[in-house]
Amino acid sequence: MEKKAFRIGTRGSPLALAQANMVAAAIGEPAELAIVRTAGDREQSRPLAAIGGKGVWTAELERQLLSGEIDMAVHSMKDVESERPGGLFIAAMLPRADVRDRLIGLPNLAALTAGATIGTSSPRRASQLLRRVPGLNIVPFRGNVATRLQRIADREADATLLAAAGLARLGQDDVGTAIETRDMLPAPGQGAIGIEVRADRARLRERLAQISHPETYDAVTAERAFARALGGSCHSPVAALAVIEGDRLVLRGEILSENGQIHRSGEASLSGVRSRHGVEAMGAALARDLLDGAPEALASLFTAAG
Ligand SMILES: NCc1[nH]cc(CCC(=O)O)c1CC(=O)O
Repeated sequence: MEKKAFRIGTRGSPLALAQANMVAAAIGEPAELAIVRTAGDREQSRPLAAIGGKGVWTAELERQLLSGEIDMAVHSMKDVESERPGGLFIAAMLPRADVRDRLIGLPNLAALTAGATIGTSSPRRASQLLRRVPGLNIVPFRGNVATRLQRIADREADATLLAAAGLARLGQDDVGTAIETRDMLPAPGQGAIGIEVRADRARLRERLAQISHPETYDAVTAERAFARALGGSCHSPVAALAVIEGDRLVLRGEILSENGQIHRSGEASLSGVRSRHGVEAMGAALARDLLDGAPEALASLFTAAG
């Protein structure tokens, strides 16, 4: 048997495996996938907030990185906590896919009316929809992408939202309707795949830097700095999207109350050379801006982290 150059740790869901295979292809050397079960995989029914703890999708992968059982861990950046454990580093991100959410079960946002049942366990999606239509009936919806699509087919809910990127990676690009980002800002990191390594693996880091997509890395870094500076729990409704416009990195961010009735959004931008520090400072400054101007009932959902 040929000797594999790397062990790539991944969750075992079809989406996670598709993403790990994309990373293996990008690296272009024989790699072995090591399937790692995370707390989130083990608990398919309870809400994530009830499972609690940090890193439901990542902690076990990160433990195996630190122990050397795997060389890299592949993550959906959306599922990676903005507060990082020490000793680890996101060494690369693949070019970002479609950042939008897709609405499945109803033709468009205008079709959402009071009393409709929406299956989602995402506080962001729930609050963004409730902001538009206060009388929606939000019910928890977990499980992998295929499970959630089946639950809509079975009419357990009238509609759900799924990330366009995840659907596309599973070959289901045409399911549902894309919601424009001006109508619904995505989660920080949505659509981006990250590769995490132990911080002390200098050669591996250099190697992965070569396949990293700088625009995606900078945009997602800005979104994650915004989320981190908001503090609060990862279950507070937060949305953010950074895009490159010419030589500018433009970040939009939004925070909402759980019922969507209190919300604030804003924009920041950075021109010219984008240092890591500058990108992170922009994200943090936008977070402070939004919190400073927010009513107490909204600001209290977050605990500003400096
Ligand atoms: N929370 C689960 C999750 N994490 C990443 C994606 C989609 C892929 C991506 O955003 O890169 C999904 C599914 C979804 O929200 O529809």
